[in-house]
Amino acid sequence: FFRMHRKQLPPGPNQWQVLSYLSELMHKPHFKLGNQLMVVASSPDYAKEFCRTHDGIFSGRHLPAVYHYLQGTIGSSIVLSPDCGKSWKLLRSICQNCVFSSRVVESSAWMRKTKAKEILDHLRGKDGEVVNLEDLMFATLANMISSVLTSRDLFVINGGAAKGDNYEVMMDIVNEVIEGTTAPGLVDFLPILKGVDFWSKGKAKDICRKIKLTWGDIIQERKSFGRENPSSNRDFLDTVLSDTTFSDDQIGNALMEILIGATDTTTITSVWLMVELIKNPEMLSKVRDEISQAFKGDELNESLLSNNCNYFQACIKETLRLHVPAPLLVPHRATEACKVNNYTIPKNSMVLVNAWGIARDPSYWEDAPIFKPERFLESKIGHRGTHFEYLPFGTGLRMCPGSTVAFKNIQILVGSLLHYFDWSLPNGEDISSIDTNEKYITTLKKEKPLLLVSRIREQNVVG
Ligand code: HEM
Repeated sequence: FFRMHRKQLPPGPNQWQVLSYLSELMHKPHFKLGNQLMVVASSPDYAKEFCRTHDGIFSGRHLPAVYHYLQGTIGSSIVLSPDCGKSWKLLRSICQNCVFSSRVVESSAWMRKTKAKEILDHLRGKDGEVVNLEDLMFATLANMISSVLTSRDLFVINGGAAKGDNYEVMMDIVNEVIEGTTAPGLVDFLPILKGVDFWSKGKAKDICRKIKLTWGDIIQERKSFGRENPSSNRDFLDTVLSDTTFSDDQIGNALMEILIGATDTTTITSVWLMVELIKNPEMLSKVRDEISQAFKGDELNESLLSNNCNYFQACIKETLRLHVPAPLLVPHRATEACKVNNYTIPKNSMVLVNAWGIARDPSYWEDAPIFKPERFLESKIGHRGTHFEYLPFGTGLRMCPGSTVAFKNIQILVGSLLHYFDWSLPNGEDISSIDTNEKYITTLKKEKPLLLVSRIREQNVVG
């Protein structure tokens, strides 16, 4: 059956996607995976029903089995908080004040500029060489987030990580935590296996160690010595440390979760934005013309990038349509039984919103499989969760709170890379042959790393 329908599956099918498509093929909006009832919302109307109309009921999450063994997980999660209870509200409001508010976003513009400059300086020393641009962008975007959270970098872009480990070691640690915490295991669907679930216990132990390796010293240093610059605003770390209800394990866990949620998705979008633009020289040239008008003196100006570069903004939106980083959002949970249209959805059902399928549905999108940024110039469709045919950040109570931060980080990073460098494939390969296969775990990313040759654009050497 899988083989028969393979053609109708999206690229890189995995267990979620195959099953969500099967449910569609069988004209059923639900199916069972082990003991777990799964419901799939594959149209804008159903997405609206689950995430807006019955928002309060479908705003739960299933905590993967591995989390039950992670010390201090309970009460330290936003993304995977099982419901929108007290600890979720507290952490979301701390994040709102310290990460997402327009005051923080505006006051951290200098930081984003500094991080963008670091990757540019690094690349200037690699003129004509092959670079793993994906890893470099990941490190830069991770530093942008860790700077807002803890006023500290996790990666030193020129090799060697902030705490003496080398760059690759830190990258591996973060990537292993991403895989360990996001991919569901068998026991998530067959709770009967709980008693013999040594696998989750072992995995949790390893993740705990890695979270401590990443954040332990940063937390201890702050506890011992306070902030480096006491006159600066309190960051996320200050705020959670001053709230005595959080243990160090919980703080490490919360930091890791936000870092992952923010960095994985923005890296995926930056990678595809680069790929789509370097594949399309005409679009690239339009974007570059706009970016060159967004300078104040020698510096790329963030508000000019946001307000005057409409075509570039449309390219980011179109990238998020064609390459939805979280194709099924983060699975929702019915916190109680609920009637949706003619279906009764039992308590604890898992609800998958097929944002990927909706964003490619020809009933809502003309030339759906084609990268066409112009469509966003002429339309009012936005990413704030009010247009249900376009939900890269979800909608409703559990909607992503980081969309503004995401746009700011992506535009300064990719804008700078395109302005100061020309990009080509290694060994003089034709750019149209660039590999565009995808792989899916819980986020959908480019299958192979983005390896490119960077060349300084002589007309734009200052920066
Ligand atoms: C292109 C970038 C991004 C995309 C596509 C994205 C997408 C998403 C999606 C689909 C969800 C789940 C929505 C749902 O289940 O209904 C989510 C949740 C979340 N995102 Fe993002 N995100 C991005 C960037 C960021 C950034 C930069 C941050 C932080 C600075 C962030 C923080 C969060 C948090 C904390 C949640 C959990 C919300 C909750 O469960 O209450 N995201 N994101």
